[in-house]
Amino acid sequence: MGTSGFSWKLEDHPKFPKGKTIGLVVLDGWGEANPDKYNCIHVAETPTMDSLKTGAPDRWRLVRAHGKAVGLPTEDDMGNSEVGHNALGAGRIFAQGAKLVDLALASGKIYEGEGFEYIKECFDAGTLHLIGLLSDGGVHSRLDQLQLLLKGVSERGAKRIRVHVLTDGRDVLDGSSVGFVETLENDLANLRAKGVDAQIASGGGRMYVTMDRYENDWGVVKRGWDAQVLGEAPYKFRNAVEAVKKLREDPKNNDQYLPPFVIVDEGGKAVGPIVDGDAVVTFNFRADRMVMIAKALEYENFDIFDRVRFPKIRYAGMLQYDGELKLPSKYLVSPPEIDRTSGEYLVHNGVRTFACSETVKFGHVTFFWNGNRSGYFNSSLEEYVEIPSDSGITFNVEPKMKALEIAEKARDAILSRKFDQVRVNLPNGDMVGHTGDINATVVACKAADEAVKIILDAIEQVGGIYVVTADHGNAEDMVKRNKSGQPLLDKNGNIQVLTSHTLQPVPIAIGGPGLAPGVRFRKDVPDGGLANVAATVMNLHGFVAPSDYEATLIEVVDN
Ligand SMILES: O=C(O)[C@@H](CO)OP(=O)(O)O
Ligand SMILES: [Mn+2]
Ligand SMILES: [Mn+2]
Repeated sequence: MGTSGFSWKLEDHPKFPKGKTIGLVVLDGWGEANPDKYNCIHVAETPTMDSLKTGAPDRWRLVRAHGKAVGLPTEDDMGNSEVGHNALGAGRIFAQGAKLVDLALASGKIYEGEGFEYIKECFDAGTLHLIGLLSDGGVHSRLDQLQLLLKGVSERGAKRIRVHVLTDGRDVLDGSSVGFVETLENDLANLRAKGVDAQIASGGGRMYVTMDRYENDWGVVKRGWDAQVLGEAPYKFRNAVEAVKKLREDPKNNDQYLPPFVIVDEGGKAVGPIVDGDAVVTFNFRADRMVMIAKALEYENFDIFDRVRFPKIRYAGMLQYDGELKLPSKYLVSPPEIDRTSGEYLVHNGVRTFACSETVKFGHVTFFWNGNRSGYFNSSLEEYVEIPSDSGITFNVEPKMKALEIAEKARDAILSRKFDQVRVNLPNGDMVGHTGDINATVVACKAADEAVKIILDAIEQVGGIYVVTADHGNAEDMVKRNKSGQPLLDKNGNIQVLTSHTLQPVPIAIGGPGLAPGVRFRKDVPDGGLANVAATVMNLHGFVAPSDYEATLIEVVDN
């Protein structure tokens, strides 16, 4: 805020008492949709979530979790964990990376900042490498932004460009990688016709190459390093369209898990390893899956895997991915300044906080929740526990994931009475939903529901309050549909499986013995979204939210 009168002190709420233990559950990828057989949440046995919905109509509602409600450019943008948890934690809607990059490209400001000046130094003598997710999913990156960037850099002196593509199939349909690579190849051919030496240099599937997160499996980043920097991969092709088509022929491969490949010249030599004097831009705007590669590209001292070579490059991120680590130090677009998050306020007001998830979502309830900052605000009041995720498997193989372990940790934290807020993320609906395996996703939803029950039982025992919500949809719709909602079929008559998030709203339920009988959801915030949750939770802790927070969802009526 910067104003001299600023204070972290929150006003006491006139109607909500302090000192209640709050169990705050985020079901990842758990939206609300019409019941049908592709709605895994509906198909699964979910007695706990069902009872929240039907048991107390004044204490269950839907909130918006996509599009402008979470700071995304348009209402066609599905929700995602980054923007969802940012909104949940920050209590306000910030224009998010996708939008900020759009604006910077449209105004040309992206080419005026320090980050671009820095990489531009390499344009005369070196190669510009662009590494990122190739799709129009809009969660981590967008093809149209890459296209504008290619045009912009070539107009501003980049003479040799190499694109290192990561295929998607998670935010977009599996198999769509071929079309995206064709589009990019076409653009690069147009650049070549204008005298720019532009080519795809390497590729691989996002879940197998480069885009790991929260240090779940550094092998993923290493595979990317080998292909992108060293020019080494198990598969070599003369062109990327052929690479993706050929590698997809193996039924074990899909877009998300395509093995790494490099493009080679007629002599079999990789066309685009990264060498001294080159510039590198990672063009994803979203943070979590770029932090690890950013460390490998930026840190002089790095010993997590053998980089073999550490080229002297100029590296910039599309955004700065970690505000606390200041990583990367150079970036093209300034990230949203998500300040004064609810977590920081509550800690300043003495609220003792416990947060837990398993590795694949750990940063969601900590890093994203706290406005893309790693670490504690106050380590004597906070405890964050990460339960190691399974690695090297797709989660349809173990759809229960670590839901039980997370719930038990939360239960113990609640029963210990050492914390005022116990916050968890239950990943199942999302992580298994992304595999496109409908049966496994049903198992996943049941496991998440059972975990919720354990946490609610603990809250019951300590006389606390629960808040159960979600960050965006996923498991509630597993099929691509036409405009009238009918499932779409592919050319073989099979349904087109939807692995992505959705545009659906998500539920929020409150309750527990600590909640006074007259507390209910207000009727006058019909468009409420995830950003309204922070003020709500602050009230339940006994505080009035800061005046610029989105409105609370709750009120107290005299019975
Ligand atoms: O896996 C991810 O990176 C995204 C989808 O691209 O999912 P979520 O936003 O739920 O983390
Ligand atoms: Mn999520
Ligand atoms: Mn997801």
